[in-house]
Order: sequence, then C-alpha cells, then structure tokens
Amino acid sequence: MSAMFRASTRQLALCARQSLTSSARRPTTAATRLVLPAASASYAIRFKSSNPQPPPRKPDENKDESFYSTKKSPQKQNDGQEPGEKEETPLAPGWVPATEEDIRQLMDIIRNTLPASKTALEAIEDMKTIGIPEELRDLLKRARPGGGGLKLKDFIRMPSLILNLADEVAKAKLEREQKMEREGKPGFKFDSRKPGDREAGQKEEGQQKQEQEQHGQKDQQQQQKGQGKKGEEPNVKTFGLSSQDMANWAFTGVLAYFLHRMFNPGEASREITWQELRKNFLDKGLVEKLVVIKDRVRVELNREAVRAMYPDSDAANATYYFSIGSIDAFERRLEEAQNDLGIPSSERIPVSYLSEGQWGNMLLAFGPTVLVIGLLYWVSRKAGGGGGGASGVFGIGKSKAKMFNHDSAVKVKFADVAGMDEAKVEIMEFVSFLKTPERFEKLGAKIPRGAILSGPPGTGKTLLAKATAGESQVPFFSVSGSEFVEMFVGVGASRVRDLFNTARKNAPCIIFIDEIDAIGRSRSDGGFRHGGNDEREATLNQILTEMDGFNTAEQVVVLAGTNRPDVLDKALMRPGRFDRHIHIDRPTITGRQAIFKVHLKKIVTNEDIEHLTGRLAALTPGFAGADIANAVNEAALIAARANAQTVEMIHFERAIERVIGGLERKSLVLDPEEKRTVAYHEAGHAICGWYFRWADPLLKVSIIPRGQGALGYAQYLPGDSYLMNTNQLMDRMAMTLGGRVSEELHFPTVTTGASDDFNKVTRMATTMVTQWGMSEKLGLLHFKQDENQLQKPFAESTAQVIDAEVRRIVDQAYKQCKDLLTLRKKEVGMVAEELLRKEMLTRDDLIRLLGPREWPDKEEFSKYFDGQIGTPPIGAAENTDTPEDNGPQPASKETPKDQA
Ligand SMILES: Nc1ncnc2c1ncn2[C@@H]1O[C@H](COP(=O)(O)OP(=O)(O)OP(=O)(O)O)[C@@H](O)[C@H]1O
Repeated sequence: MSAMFRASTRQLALCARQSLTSSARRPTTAATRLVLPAASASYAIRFKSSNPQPPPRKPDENKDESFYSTKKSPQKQNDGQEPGEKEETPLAPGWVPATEEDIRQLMDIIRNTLPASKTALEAIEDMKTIGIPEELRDLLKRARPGGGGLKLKDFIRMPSLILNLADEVAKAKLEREQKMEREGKPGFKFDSRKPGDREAGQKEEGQQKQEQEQHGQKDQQQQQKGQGKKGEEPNVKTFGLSSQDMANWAFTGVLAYFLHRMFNPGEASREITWQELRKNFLDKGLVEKLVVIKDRVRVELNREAVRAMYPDSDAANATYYFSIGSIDAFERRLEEAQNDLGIPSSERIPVSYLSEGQWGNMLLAFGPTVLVIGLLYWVSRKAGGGGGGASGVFGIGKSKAKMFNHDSAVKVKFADVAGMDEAKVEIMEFVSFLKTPERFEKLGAKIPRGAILSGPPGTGKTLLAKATAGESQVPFFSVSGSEFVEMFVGVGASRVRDLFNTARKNAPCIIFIDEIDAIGRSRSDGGFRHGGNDEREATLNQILTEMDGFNTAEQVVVLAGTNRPDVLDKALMRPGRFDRHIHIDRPTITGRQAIFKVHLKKIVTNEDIEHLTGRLAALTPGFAGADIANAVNEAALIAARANAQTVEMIHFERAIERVIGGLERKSLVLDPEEKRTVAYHEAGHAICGWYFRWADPLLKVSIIPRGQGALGYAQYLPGDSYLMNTNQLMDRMAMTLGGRVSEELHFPTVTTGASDDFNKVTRMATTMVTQWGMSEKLGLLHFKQDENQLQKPFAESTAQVIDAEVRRIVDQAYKQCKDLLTLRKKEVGMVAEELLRKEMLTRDDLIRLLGPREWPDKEEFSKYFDGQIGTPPIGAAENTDTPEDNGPQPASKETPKDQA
C-alpha cells in the first residue's frame, strides 16, 4: 500500500489517464497490462451471440448512449428483436444507463482485480437492465483520457461502488433466472470456460442436468417457500461481504490498491548503474529530478519524453534507482556530468533529499498509539455489547440483565422444584398477583413489591425464581448483584435505573437479582465505612429508590436471592420493598426424597424408585438440592464408566461417597505399621459408635485413603436431628476421641492422626459452654465471638471460666471413651485385624463380629439399611470420622456427669 500513498494525487491521476489512454487504444480483449484470461474472450463472444447486435454507429455518435440498456428506442426494438420479448426495467434513482465504454472499463477493472471475477463478470451482464450508479459513471468518465483524472479518494471510493453495483446486478440476475425457471424457459447462463474446457464440461453438465431434474421438484418447493417469506432478501450470490464490517474495509483497501496498480501499470523498480543513467537518460535530457534517499537515488524521468524516445519498450513505466557511495561523491559526479553536458546552472537537474521510510517512521511513531486507541475502542465495544443491546463505550451504564420470556428460555416449572413446599406456596402467590391482579385489588390489597429468597448455597433459590417466571408466563429479567458493581462510580446506579426502566416497559414482569448481598450489604457495615465503597452504596440507594418508585399499577415483582440475609441493609427488607422474606433451608429427608425423584426422571435405572429414593435420602443428611443433583449425575457417570446398562444402587452409593468424601486415593500406599495404626484408630471409633447408646448409627468403616488427608474413616448416619441433648453430645464427643484412645491403648506411642478429631471435640465443647448454656459454672449466657471483632465479648475472668469448663467437658468425654475402650479392648483388636484384612467393614460385618447392637436404631435407618449394607467394598465413604455438628439446639439440660 505504501506505493499508493507515496504517489501524489497528481501522479495517480496522471497514471490513471495514461493507463486508460493505452487501454482505449487496444481492443476490448486486451487488458491494460495484465494478460486477459481466456474467460474474458469467451465472455465477449457469447455476450454478443446471445444479444442482438447493436446497429452500426457513427464514430462521432454520443458515447454515453446506453448501448446495453433495455430502454431501447422503438427503432432498436424493431432491429432483430420482437417487441415485448424483453421487459423494460425502470432504472433506480441515482442510476444511469451504462454505455459500452462504461461496461468495457468495468470489465477491465474487475477482471484484473477481483478474485471472484466470474461472478463479477456475470453480474456485469445484467448491467444493461439495471444500469450503473451515476457516481460510478462519473468516476469512469473522469478516468478516461481528457476526463480530468482520478484523485486518491476516487480510488478508495471506486471499489465500494463496484461492489454495490455487483451486488445489485447479481440480485437482478437471480430474480431473472428464477422468473425464467418458473416460466420454464432456459435461463441465460454465462459460460466463462475456454472452448476446450467447455467440451469436457459438457459431460458434467449432462450429469448435472439429470441431478437437477431429480431435484427439480424439491428446489421448486424450496423456492416457493422462500418467496412466501415476505420481505426476505433473495438468496443472492454476492461477494459475501457487508459494507459495514472491518473485513470489508480491509478488502476495499486491498481492492483500491489493486485498482491503483492497474491504473499505474508497470511501476516496477529497477536498479541501474551511474553509467546506465548517464547513457540512457541523463545524456538524453530525460531526467526531471533526482531524489536522494540515504545511499540510493531515485530517478524521476520525464515519462512522455522517455516514451517518445523508447516507443517499443516499457522503460517509461519503471522507477529507476542507483546506489551511491556518499552524497558528496554523488554531488561531485553529477556536477561533472552536467558540466560535461554543458547544462547551464539555471537548468540543472534538481536534487532533493528524503529521509528513508518517512511512512515507516511515521508508522513507528504513531502506530502504537493508534493500535492502543483501536484496542480500547474495540474492548469498549465488546464490553458494552453484552448489555441489553447496548454497544460501544456508551453502553457501560446499560443493565446486563438477561431477559427471558415464556417462549424462549424459562422452561422450569414448579413441578421441577421439590422439597420446599412452603416456599412454593409463598412464591405462587406472586404468580397469582401477576396473572390476576384484579382479584387482590378489588379487595383493596396492595400487590407485594418483592421477596427475598434466602438460604444456604444450592438449596434452589434461583431455581424457584426461574420456576416463578416459567409459571407466570411473564418476562423474566435475571441479573446477578455483582453485575452492577463496576470500577466506575455511578455505573451501578445507572444499570439499576436501566433495568427498572426496561422492566416497567415490559410490565407485568419479574426481576430476579441473584446474590443481592453483593450490593445490598448494610450501609453501616465495616465494608462501607472502611472501604469507602461509594459505588456500592449508590447502587443500593438506587435500588431503594426504584422500588419505592413503583406504583401498584406497575406489576413488576422483584425477587432477590442471597446466602447472607443477615448482612442485608435493613432498608431493603422493610415492607414496601422486599415485603416477603422466604427462607429456604436444606431439605428434610422427605424433601430430599422428592428432589431425588425429580432428578432421577432423566436417569435410566431399574431400581424401585420409591425404595431407591428413600434410601438415598437417608444416606444424604445435610445435602442441598445442588448436592443431590450432583450425586445423581455422578452416579450416571460412574455407571457409564463401568459400561452398565442402567444405573444401580451401588453406583448411587459410590457417587454419594465421592460427593462427601472426595476421590479415592488408591495411589497413596501406607507402610504396614501406619496401616495398622489407622486400622486401630478407626476400630476405636467403630467400637464407640457400636456401644454408646446415643451415638449415631454406624454405616461402614474403612482404611482406604480418600479426599484430602483422610487415611481412614468411619461413616455414621446422623439423620436429620434438629435438637441434641447433652447425652448425645457427650457420646458424640467420646466417639470422636475413640481413635486417639485406641492408639494409646494398643501402641506404645500416639500419632498426629487425631488432630481433626480434637478440633471437632473442642469446638463442640466450646459451643456447649458459650452458646448452649450447658455449663453450670458459666450459666445461661450466650457469647458469640464476631470474627471481625478483635475484642472478646466477655471479661478475662469469664474467659478463664470458659477455658476450664471446656477442658472439663473434653476430659469427661475422654474418660468416658477410655473406660469403654479399656473394657472392649479385645473387640477393638478383632475389628482392627478384620479391617487390615478387608480394608472396609460394613454394618453386617460388625454384627457378625460383635453381635447385634444393643440399642434400637432410628426408624428410617432400620427401614432402609438393616440387612442391606452388604455392598461390596465400594471404595469408601466420607472422610469424617464423626458427623459434623451442625448446631442443633439441646433438648434438655443434662450435665455430663448425669449420664451413665
Ligand atoms: N428444590 C430443588 N429441587 C430440584 N432441584 C434442585 C432443588 N434445589 C436445587 N436443585 C438443583 O440444584 C441446582 C442449583 O440450584 P440453585 O442455583 O437454584 O441454588 P441456589 O440456592 O440459587 O444457590 P446459590 O445460593 O449458590 O446461588 C439447580 O439447578 C437444581 O438442579
């Protein structure tokens, strides 16, 4: 491209004129410089044979007369053409008939520039019916000899005009062909092949014809279909480029360059010697100017004179360079040469000096800046582009909410949401508000503005909101709280405004803001005070304002989801904003069973669904809906990996173990002594679980490493207990210490393996003392340490009491455990040795070794597990030796010493 830019406007015009002068002198088939492909010759012949020959014209006849136009004079119509055979097509505004000269010029241009020249040349065929744009006609005229010449901008403009023209004529051609096909006439087909190729191609055509006949009917149907669609663009074979996009700009640039090259044929650069310069040009007075570029000199010739001097060569079309040793030496030589030639000083050849690569230097200087600006522009377009149709840097304040409506994305129904019946009833009311507002309004009730859905992660808050949208069949705007937060102040508020404005326009509708705590945190929170988070505060204020701004006629319901309702700003929660607070907790056993049923619908299994779901629900206390969905999917994956035909119970159990305990680590090989320690440690837990009355039912014990750092585990089923009494807590703590106590009793030293057990026991004992009022010494006080506060909420003396009480309770649990394991030392040994042999023991194994458990188990446990825990070693289960304490409330106040 640099060659094009280097050329001055005057030069471009000059070159264009020269090239057109030369091409005008030659016959149509001779290209300006490039060799005309055979296709063009064939085109010319066929073109004439399939169209009536124009009447001979006088040489001085007006050249602009439309030779190819279908607007024929009456006389022309009579000349070899039946009137009415061709329809007259009115020209579009701004279009003029194309003259023979125009067509010829365009053919030259397209043939030499466009890669898809066949299509383009076909398109030119149709120009006689639709004409050409007037602007293009002007440019073509100016490009002719004496036409005034073209400027640089004309070269840039011309490609897009030609492309437009080609598109239009291609469309016209397609329409004409379709019409002819419909009328059963063979359409005009442009044949650009060489005569030899044509014969070879005739066979192919025969075949194609047959195929076409076969497909004829189908095509016709398709065409009819296509025409049925009103306003649809015909399927035109164009260059496939939109004039808008960047690709087209680049293409246009390249095309302009090629056009320029075409109008400036033969601008080849040639290296010559000083002697050749002197002999061929300097001595003959052909040099106009010399331009020194570092150690090279460009020779500018008087091209007209050169052409006259060397009529049979293309010397005039080349640019000449020669090298110099130094500028001084060159100047000296030049002076001597001019002295020799006797050139008077007033007519000496002008010499100019150019620093090399001016354009290159400019590119280096400004290139990076231009690149960065371009990149920023592009990034801003991309960033803004996603926001509800907004684009460009100005779209940053647009809301990023995704809009769904009933016939697009939201296919979730209330039936897909299981295990939260109360929440569903609450939220269903919103659906009725949106569907039949008059039912409530006639009684004077105000429609609630919104509801906050809170609860632990994965409990189905988002799912419930989606189901609400799916059921109410109104538009649903879903956005995450974090999408309002941007680094620019004011953007969040602007997005809130935009979201609510859009929602108002689409009322009745639902807005769902997920993770609202990202913006709805209490303004008195440390986060705001210390972080100076004006942006978040402004966003929150805007939400408050917008929710106030609704009137009852605007049926826009705002639902919000959060895991942290406790941190939300009180202003958000007041009636009139989020009127309803719907808490969604982890599902109960029946809830889990229902959720399993929902997710098992998509799973291929032959198990009895009722029993399967019941058992799985019993196996998964504490699971949220998302965990259940994950476990079911994991089971299907495990079954697929095993090439099973259906998903079986064993696959589900493995999946649950994997979800709880993590991946089995078969690669972790323990040495025999370590393995022995782990076996006795786990046997200690198992024996405690078996003999303590209030301990949770034991499912299995294993010494296969799993997950992160668990070398063995004992799996219990704590069930869904919502209250715990001190007996249960003490038994649980004693059971947790069973591993360490067993190590003490069976080995001369102890290991680090019980650290996590101590952590659990300490936490449990501390909570008993500080929160659950289970210490007589501390009494009925509740101290909860805020993690953000450095100060303790109690006095130093109270801290000492707490420490002493925690220690006392743990010691008590330790003693309880030690007493039992000393008594049952033999049983611990039996279980441990069996574990070393089998690596995993089930409840049945323990019954076999120890006899049935003395204490009755919970109902759901005996229903689903008695006599059925005989599954082969399935790897392992959870990595917790003892179930995690989820903070249930004590049922009765019983001091540890009360228990047996
Ligand atoms: N009650 C349920 N019934 C059926 N499937 C559920 C239920 N709860 C959760 N799921 C499953 O868990 C997936 C995740 O749930 P969802 O995204 O609604 O949880 P969430 O409470 O919004 O979580 P978070 O608070 O982390 O955003 C759902 O797509 C669904 O497959």
